[in-house]
Amino acid sequence: MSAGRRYVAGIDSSTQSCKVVIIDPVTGERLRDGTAVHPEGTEVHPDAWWQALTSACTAAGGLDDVAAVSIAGQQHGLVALDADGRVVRDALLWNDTRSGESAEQLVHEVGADEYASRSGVVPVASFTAAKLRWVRTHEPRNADRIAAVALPHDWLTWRLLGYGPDGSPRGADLEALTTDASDASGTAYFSAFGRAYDAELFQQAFGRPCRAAGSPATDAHDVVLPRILGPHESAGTTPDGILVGAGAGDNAAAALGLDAGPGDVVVSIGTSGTVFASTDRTIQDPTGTVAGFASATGGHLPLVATLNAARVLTAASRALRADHDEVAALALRSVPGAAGLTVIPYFEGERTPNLPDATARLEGMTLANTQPEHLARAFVEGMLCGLSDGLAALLRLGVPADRLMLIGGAARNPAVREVARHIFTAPIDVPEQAEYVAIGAARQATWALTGDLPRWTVPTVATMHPRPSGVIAQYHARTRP
Ligand SMILES: Nc1ncnc2c1ncn2[C@@H]1O[C@H](COP(=O)(O)OP(=O)(O)O)[C@@H](O)[C@H]1O
Ligand SMILES: O=C(CO)[C@@H](O)[C@H](O)COP(=O)(O)O
Repeated sequence: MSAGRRYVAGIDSSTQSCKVVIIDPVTGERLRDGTAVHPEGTEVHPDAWWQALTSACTAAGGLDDVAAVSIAGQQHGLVALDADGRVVRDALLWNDTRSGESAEQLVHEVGADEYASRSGVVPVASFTAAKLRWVRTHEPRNADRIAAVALPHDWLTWRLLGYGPDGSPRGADLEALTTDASDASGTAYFSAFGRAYDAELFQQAFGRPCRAAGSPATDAHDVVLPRILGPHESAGTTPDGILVGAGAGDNAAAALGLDAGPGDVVVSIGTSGTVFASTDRTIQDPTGTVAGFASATGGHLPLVATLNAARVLTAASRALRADHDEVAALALRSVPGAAGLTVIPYFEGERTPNLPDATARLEGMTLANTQPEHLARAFVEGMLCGLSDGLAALLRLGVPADRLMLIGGAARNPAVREVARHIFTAPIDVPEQAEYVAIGAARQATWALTGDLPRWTVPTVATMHPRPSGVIAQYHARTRP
């Protein structure tokens, strides 16, 4: 490491924004950070992520003193490139549900058991394979132009390395695309067990053969997929000489940032709600509730994701004409069960349960309970009950939950923390508020740089003990047939 470049950087290119942290790799001290927003919507031109990434790096004081960097990103999004490295169409994001029917077709053609045993997942609208099938069916001219398929973090890593179309320093070399197992395992054409692409599952989804970047072409119609790097392998260096790590899916990076160990279950409440654990055990769930993703450390990351999380509270703010703090204060004045009100929070359709076309509902209204405080409470409870069902699914598969670690933007909310005690069945630790995805990426960058995974402390600022009440039973009575 040169004297001028002493630090590492981690980048989280998430759904709503890009966040950068600059860290001292020896002490783990967070020195600087920066953020920049992403556009709204479920299809986004990747250039907007690149612009946000460069703005966030500038806001963090630049990378002149950085020796290594890794990018973690929102998972599953389809970045389709033509032979000249140009983006074929706006990226379809993980929360774009138009591919619900395509996912159903794939499960019908291949079988849920077969999918679970080969790829560790059963396709839903979110997964890349379903998006590829959608493009093949609905946009055949775009499909014909596709020469390479990448995920958001793969494409950003490629850009950071100096690749890209039209005058990029290193040209548009598709053979230089890289990814890691944690993100590749969210495509539904990758074997999280064999750590390689499943070419048959890709062909089934897209109707064309594929190959990993850098491997010999076998067919003129091959689609290039990013080369899979090991957890501490490097993707190369930027034109300025900064080492670039493999990167990861955002949830796998959060597990790395939190140093989640056996018995820890992470509950992340960002745009998505996710419940996941880092384990050596292989998980296969043919019901599709739990996705058997790979972790960023060579193991597994069983995960349940909901589409409706922090933005449920944004909807509450809009409905009640109150900011987050006011909604929290209202919710805390109500009682467990919101006096009988239930919000079933499928505002953007839902992924778990698999209801891509669903809408949200408010149930149990009486003259007595139609009060702002009960309404606020019902929004918080509905959002957390979806995640609690995710935890139950992990427990059913034998994943231990000695403690929960509550992170993500909405974990800041005091009502979320308090209501969580009435819904979850395990003790809940709230780590210090920080960007754990970006920290995990920085930890990975250090690993690539030094060969050692550093130990950085993660302070806990609050521990809540569960106080189970009838909230979840009321929710189930209204969500289960
Ligand atoms: N105090 C709060 N109460 C509720 N939601 C919050 C609060 N602070 C931030 N958020 C929400 O958290 C979300 C951003 O969280 P984050 O984990 O950064 O999401 P993502 O990684 O998906 O972009 C936004 O939807 C924002 O409105
Ligand atoms: O789809 C998933 C996980 O399977 C999501 O977790 C995305 O990875 C988006 O994450 P956020 O931007 O909400 O953090």
